[in-house]
Amino acid sequence: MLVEIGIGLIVGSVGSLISSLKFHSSFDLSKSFLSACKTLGLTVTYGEEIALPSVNKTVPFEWGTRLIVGLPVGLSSQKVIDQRVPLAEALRVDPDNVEMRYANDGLIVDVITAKMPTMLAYSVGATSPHPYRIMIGVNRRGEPRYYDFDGPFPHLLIGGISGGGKSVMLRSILTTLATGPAPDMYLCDLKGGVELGIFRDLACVAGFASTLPDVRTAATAVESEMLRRYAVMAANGTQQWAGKKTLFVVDELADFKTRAGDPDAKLKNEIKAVLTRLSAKGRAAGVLLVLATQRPSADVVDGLIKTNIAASVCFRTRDGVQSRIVIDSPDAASLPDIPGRLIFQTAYDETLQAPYLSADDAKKLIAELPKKSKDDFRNPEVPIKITDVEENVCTFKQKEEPRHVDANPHTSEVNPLDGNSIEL
Ligand SMILES: Nc1ncnc2c1ncn2[C@@H]1O[C@H](COP(=O)(O)OP(=O)(O)OP(=O)(O)O)[C@@H](O)[C@H]1O
Repeated sequence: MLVEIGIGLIVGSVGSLISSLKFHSSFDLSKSFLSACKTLGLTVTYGEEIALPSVNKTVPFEWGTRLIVGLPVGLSSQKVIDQRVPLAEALRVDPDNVEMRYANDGLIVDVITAKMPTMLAYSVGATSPHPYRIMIGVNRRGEPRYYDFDGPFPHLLIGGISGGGKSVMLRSILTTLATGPAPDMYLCDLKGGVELGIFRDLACVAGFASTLPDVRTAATAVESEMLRRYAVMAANGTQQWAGKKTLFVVDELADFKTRAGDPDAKLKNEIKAVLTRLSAKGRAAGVLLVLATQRPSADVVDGLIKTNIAASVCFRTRDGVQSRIVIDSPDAASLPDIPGRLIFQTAYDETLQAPYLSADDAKKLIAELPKKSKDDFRNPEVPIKITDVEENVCTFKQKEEPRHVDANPHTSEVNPLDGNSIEL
């Protein structure tokens, strides 16, 4: 089975480039860097004396070379960082391969000569103690980067042109979560289940929507669940939902874009309104969104939703405008045409190569997971269910009913209203 994280691949690609480090010997890099600083006026004048930055240390790494640069008083690190492009040219490397940041011991200048892998195998790894952590990819140094659904950046926006790798990313997110903590998942795939259909029968998939009315039903069900959780939290004086999480996934956000004379406009606007509320209030209640789109534009990625989503994965975009919608910078438009290459934005932006997981391998990985019982299909009129879950026993509900509010979020009690056990 497809496993190991492709460390071999990373190491291989790094190793194959070690020879290029010879070209960028530490001495040459320091000398070239300082001479470029001088030419670019990155100096400070004290009377008749001109003070230059100094390279205090050069540290070789597998991925390239790190320069630790001391700056004269009066020269800010930001001023040097702003000259990244001409400095990179002076160092004869692509500007993307020069990373600079301020640190306590000076300005850190990383000159990266290792190439990113173009293919990285998906790995099934134990993610404990971070069961909600998803590997988004590896950076230029071969370091893995993760998104944690349990972390500080609520909700995830995924954008980029067709063929960039959005579906593969969704597949690996869902596979990781389904084989891990198995939150209640609501999947919206209006392409008739082509992309997300392989997950449809899993017991953890509480709702699968392939039409607009189904999406509205699913979104409304999740919102009701969110409000119920807020009521429980208020009763308990807690501010964070401690129970099972709920994941709401939209494969194509542009499906809710309205056009002039659109007969579905009302429905779509209702869906967008619920999504906005979920994005604003969902996190504390353990309701998490993954919203994907091939067509990022201002009318697709609604401003309010965007404001509430602090983490983005952006594959190559058609232009800088699309890129700005997802990551607030034009950079994704100039990503190379390599499937799986992306910019991951949380507190800062980083270019990564995503792991690849084929549909066949995903099917193998989820094959042994619990499936819905036959009873779950008894009423095709009601495609969406709310899970009042204990051990994945699910109940269909056509409309929201009053709920029992448990005073203790850490126990399961019998709900006197419907006789089901509510796990909190
Ligand atoms: N991380 C990856 N590493 C290597 N190749 C990838 C990766 N992701 C995607 N690909 C390749 O690109 C192809 C398209 O990927 P994917 O279906 O995810 O694109 P998409 O952005 O969802 O576009 P569409 O919606 O048109 O399918 C895949 O079939 C695969 O060959």
